[in-house]
Amino acid sequence: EINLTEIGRYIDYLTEKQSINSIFVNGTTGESVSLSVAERKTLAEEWCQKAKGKMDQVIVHVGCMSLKDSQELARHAAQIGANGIAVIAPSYFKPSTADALRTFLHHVSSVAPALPFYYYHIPALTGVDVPLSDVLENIEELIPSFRGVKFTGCDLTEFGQCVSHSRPHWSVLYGIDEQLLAGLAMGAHGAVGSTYNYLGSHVHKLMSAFEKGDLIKARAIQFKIQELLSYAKKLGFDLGVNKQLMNDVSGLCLGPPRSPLMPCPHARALSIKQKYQSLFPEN
Ligand SMILES: CC(=O)N[C@H](C=O)[C@@H](O)[C@H](O)[C@H](O)CO
Ligand SMILES: CC(=O)C(=O)O
Repeated sequence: EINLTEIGRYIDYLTEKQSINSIFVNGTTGESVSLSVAERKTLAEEWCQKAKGKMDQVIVHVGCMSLKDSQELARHAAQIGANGIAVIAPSYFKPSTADALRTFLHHVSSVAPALPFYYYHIPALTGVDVPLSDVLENIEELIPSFRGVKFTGCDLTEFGQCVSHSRPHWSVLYGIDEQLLAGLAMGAHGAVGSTYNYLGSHVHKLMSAFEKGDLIKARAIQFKIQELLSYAKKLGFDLGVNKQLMNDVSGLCLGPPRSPLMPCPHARALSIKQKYQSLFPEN
């Protein structure tokens, strides 16, 4: 079950302990595709309310298999004062061309035309990997509220092209935490990642080292993040494990994942947490 009572504390934790000032809710880590439309509305509402005055931006992911559900969530996001919406490609009946995907995104955005709109590209999970350059071509003619991409993919050529063809008022955000530094080198305007729930303060240091041109320091942090995630992946890393780590590091009660995902076995959680503590002892 969703647990609203923890969200206020969660926001305080992220802002105070992890220096995270914007949040992407009901996405992958939020298990949005396993939630009902009603649950997603309730969560989005609580995040928008509790983040008011504490966070800069709340972006609500509203992608669903059904266009109607996505539109309902987009309208709702506008009503509750979200700062933007994002949409993944539907993944059971998949858009087979860039045009089909653009049409779907257009239909969602058009019910909330005042809200900044982001395409959430995550081909490993949606199975939809139509060329992004085709999706983005003159996209503002079709979607005037289009403001960027959350790019969760390892293809840095495609990411670079995405940055290079972006307009000045867009944000192209990188979503592979293990290689954010490469994304920054390609011109990422920001980052969205599941591990920033517990690595946010370190990722901030990585980003500011990069901005200052201190690649040695930036790499040292990136390598530690890679080491943690490689270790976790060897033991079996999925959303259930990630969530357990979020629980253990923050002390918040964020609960187990929803079926079909499985809770993280206790021994695995412990071992990954120890690795985290040895790599990031200051936390
Ligand atoms: C598939 C997935 O969950 N991607 C996340 C962002 O979108 C990332 O933050 C990863 O969880 C992270 O890079 C760890 O592999
Ligand atoms: C991490 C992220 O981007 C998501 O949960 O969707």
